[in-house]
Amino acid sequence: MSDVVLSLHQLHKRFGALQATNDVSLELHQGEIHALIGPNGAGKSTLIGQIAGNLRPDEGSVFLGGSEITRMSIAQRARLGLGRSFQVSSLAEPLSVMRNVMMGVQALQSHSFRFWKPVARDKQLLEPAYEALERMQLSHRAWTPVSELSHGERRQVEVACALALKPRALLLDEPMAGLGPEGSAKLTELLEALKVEVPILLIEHDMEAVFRLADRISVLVSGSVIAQGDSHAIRQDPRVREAYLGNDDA
Ligand SMILES: Nc1ncnc2c1ncn2[C@@H]1O[C@H](COP(=O)(O)OP(=O)(O)OP(=O)(O)O)[C@@H](O)[C@H]1O
Repeated sequence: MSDVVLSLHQLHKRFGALQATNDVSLELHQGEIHALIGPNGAGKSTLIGQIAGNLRPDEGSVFLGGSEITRMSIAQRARLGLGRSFQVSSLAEPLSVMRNVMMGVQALQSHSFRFWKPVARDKQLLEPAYEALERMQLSHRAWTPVSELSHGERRQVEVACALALKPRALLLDEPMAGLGPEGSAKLTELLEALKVEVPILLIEHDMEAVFRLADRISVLVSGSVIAQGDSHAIRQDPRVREAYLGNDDA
């Protein structure tokens, strides 16, 4: 049986004359972290948009767990099990950590009768939220306002928000951005443990984290995947060194 959870087939996306995605195919397998890297303007966000549903590809298709999702809305994709975090935080600062995670679950469940019940006492919201916080080692901060959290903890809450929806696959867009070495090391450790349950497509500029975490790396340059392989193969690949890493960093 195939263990492919998410797959892209020959995606193309143009903005006027610019080919922002050029024949991109890749797979995310059960139990792995697949990192997508590339220099600024390589087309990472454009690709993520096509997976998440913000952008429609001109050609090609996207599959999640065997279902084609290419033309589905963002909400339909989320209901089918595509979880994601964002480059820019969308947490409500004055509210507690738990409340933030529960609101995410509520938005997805979106049954109108829920309005009759106070959110904070709704078991169907509380349980998945608490479970997600435990997996991100944040249950001790459940009732703390987000405004009192460190930057690193906020990132953990963002991942917990995605996790509470029990996704089949997670799309993480620069989760390490702005974190110091300590926050970055903590999140790296958490993601390493998480991938066993939920495979992760990781877009990340922090190369140390990428090389530590990724089972597989795809390198995007000018909209095309120029190399795919494990950390060792990518570090050694002369096309990658030239196009992206620079000989000093590799
Ligand atoms: N809506 C748009 N209209 C026109 N051009 C766009 C649009 N969105 C992105 N582009 C262009 O497409 C190319 C790829 O951009 P994209 O943001 O996907 O790259 P990126 O790899 O995510 O870059 P970064 O690492 O800087 O975020 C760039 O040349 C960008 O200017």
